[in-house]
Formats: sequence, structure tokens, C-alpha cells
Amino acid sequence: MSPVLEARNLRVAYGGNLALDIPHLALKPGELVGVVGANGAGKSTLVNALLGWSRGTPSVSGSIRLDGEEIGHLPPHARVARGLTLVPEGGAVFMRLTVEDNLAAAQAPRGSNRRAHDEAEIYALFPRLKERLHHHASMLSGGERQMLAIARALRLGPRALLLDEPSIGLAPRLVADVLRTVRDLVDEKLSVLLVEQNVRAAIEVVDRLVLLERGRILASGPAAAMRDDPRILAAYLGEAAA
Ligand SMILES: Nc1ncnc2c1ncn2[C@@H]1O[C@H](COP(=O)(O)OP(=O)(O)OP(=O)(O)O)[C@@H](O)[C@H]1O
Repeated sequence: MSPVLEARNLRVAYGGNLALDIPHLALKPGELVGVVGANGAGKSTLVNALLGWSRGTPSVSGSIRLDGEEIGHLPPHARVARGLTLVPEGGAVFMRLTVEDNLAAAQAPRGSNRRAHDEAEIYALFPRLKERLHHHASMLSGGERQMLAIARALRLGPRALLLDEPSIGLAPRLVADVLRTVRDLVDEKLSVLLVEQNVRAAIEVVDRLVLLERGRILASGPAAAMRDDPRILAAYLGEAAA
């Protein structure tokens, strides 16, 4: 099966410092790939480079393909228009708008043939959002806000969804809920690259795991095989120490 998203020789450098050096990373249709690593490992640099934006002005090189089409030269909005969708750290919602208006403001581009979730599907997936339709996003709990950010992304009909640390700031029970929902979406054929610092929670739901360290892939493989990998266990310990 050809990948929905594929990066080759992706390098990001700030000044003379190489922050990311990824020879190959692929996401297959209907797959959930987790990218884990400690603070500063390069996780945000990776999702940002895939989307074509950055903090500062790094030099970025390499190939990025979405459904086989080279998008590495395109500006972020053109990548988004083609179906690469990012839910950034902390979620992207309009705090002063209601849940309903937040969802209404997220629309797939006109003429797009991608399958976007309609309102009924969104409410079936996230019954909590239906109960809170007329609440401002600022009134939602962290978990609900993260669900709203994911729901907004689904309204855009993503070909590939990039999720940057959806568990950050959430209580452990909510982390499991959010990641379980992501797993359910993938089981319905969504393709997701999940960036997570929480290795323990990520490994429970992903198909494959990629461990980043100092911008490089230190280990990668099916989640089941990675579970006992000493490098992953070391990452667990790092997490406990963080
Ligand atoms: N604008 C910038 N200028 C210079 N160096 C940067 C810049 N942004 C990131 N870096 C460096 O790139 C490396 C990777 O950072 P990145 O934010 O991608 O890590 P991360 O894995 O997402 O960490 P965290 O979990 O803390 O967000 C770090 O060494 C960081 O200092």
C-alpha cells in the first residue's frame, strides 16, 4: 500500500545546528504512527516541517509527498488545502466562539472530494460536544477542548492528520480517552501521525512507534515489538524523570 504521507531526507537546520535529520518516514492509509521523544528531540520541528512552517527561519530540505504528490515546495496553506491537517499543541480552537460556531467555522475547501465528517458524525463521535454546543470554547475542560480541536480537523476532511501532543496538560484518564478516540478514528480509516511525549500512553494505541533523539530516529518499529525495546524503556524512564 503506498503511503499517504512520506518524507525523505528531511533536514531542518537552525544556523549551523541540525535540529532534524530523517532519512525516511512514512504513514500508510489507515495507520496510526506515534513519534515520541524527550523535550527538544525534534517532534514539533518534524510536524512543523511536514506542514511547511517553523518558528524562526531554519533551512529545510528534503522531499515530502502527500498521496504521492510532492508538496515540500508548497507554502503551508497549500499543503492544508491538499488535506494535510495539523492539530497543534494545545488544540486550535476559537476561545470566544461557541462549540457550534467553532465547528461551523471549519469547512472543507469548496469542490474538495475528500470525505469530511458531517455534524451528525461529529456528535456521534463526541457526545460531550453535543451537550456543550452553546458553551464558549473557553468554558470547556482541557479534554473537551482537545476533542473540539480534533472535531474541527475532521470537518476539513484530512487525508493525513498531524496531532502535536494532544495529551499535554490533561489528567491521565483524559489522556487515555483522547488517545482512544484517535485510535477509533484510525480504525475508521483516518491516517494519523501522533506526536507524543507520553510514551506510555502512546504505545497503547499506535500501530508503529518512532523514537526521536536529538532530531534523529533512534528506533522504530511495530508498537508490540517496541514495547520491550530497551531504548523505549529508557524513554519511559526519562518521562518519569521529566
Ligand atoms: N526557532 C528555533 N531556533 C533555534 N533552535 C530551535 C528553534 N526551534 C527549535 N529549535 C531547536 O530544535 C530542537 C528541537 O526542538 P523541538 O521543539 O522540535 O523539540 P520537541 O521534541 O518538540 O520538544 P518539546 O516536547 O519540548 O516541544 C531543539 O534543540 C530546539 O532547541
